[in-house]
Amino acid sequence: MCDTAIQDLYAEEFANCFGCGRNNQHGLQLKSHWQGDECICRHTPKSHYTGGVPGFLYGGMIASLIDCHGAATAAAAKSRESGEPISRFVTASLNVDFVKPTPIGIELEIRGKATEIKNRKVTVALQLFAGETLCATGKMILVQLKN
Ligand SMILES: CCCCCCCC(=O)SCCNC(=O)CCNC(=O)[C@H](O)C(C)(C)COP(=O)(O)OP(=O)(O)OC[C@H]1O[C@@H](n2cnc3c(N)ncnc32)[C@H](O)[C@@H]1OP(=O)(O)O
Repeated sequence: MCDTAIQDLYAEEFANCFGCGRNNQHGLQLKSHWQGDECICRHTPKSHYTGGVPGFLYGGMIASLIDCHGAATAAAAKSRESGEPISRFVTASLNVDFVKPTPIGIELEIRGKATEIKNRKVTVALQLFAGETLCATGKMILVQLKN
């Protein structure tokens, strides 16, 4: 696994995101790392992110985890393909399927893979696991910001 998180390579002006900005003191500060042919993010949500049923995670938080990790996956995949430094991708489309209730209190693992890279557009498929249990899947289209 690469030691440096993708988000730690974002330019300073893109480092303030609530989900993954290293400079956002009130944010989640998610970190994504390339491993093999996919990108991995691990995060343990705090208990107040419940969806109302104690012990289970709010769907909006699940979507946020998938969203930010998907952006990092797209940036890393594009950089690996082009040989250029990490750039910033934003979400154009985000689809989440909630497969099983997601428990709070254990570390979640989100796995992302780029399924298509076409110029500035990258399509990413994601899976969110709690232990061995697949709790959610995502499909995203991300677009590289113009310089
Ligand atoms: C500048 C900072 C923006 C805000 C950052 C927020 C960070 C986040 O939280 S990300 C989540 C929220 N996302 C956003 O706020 C993004 C809002 N949307 C936008 O800014 C623009 O629509 C943006 C950047 C995604 C695309 O605009 P633009 O750069 O003009 O690209 P555009 O030429 O329209 O599209 C590029 C390619 O993506 C495709 N595409 C764009 N949107 C979609 C979509 N929704 N579904 C499928 N394909 C799409 C286009 O068809 C095109 O494909 P092709 O090259 O094959 O023709």
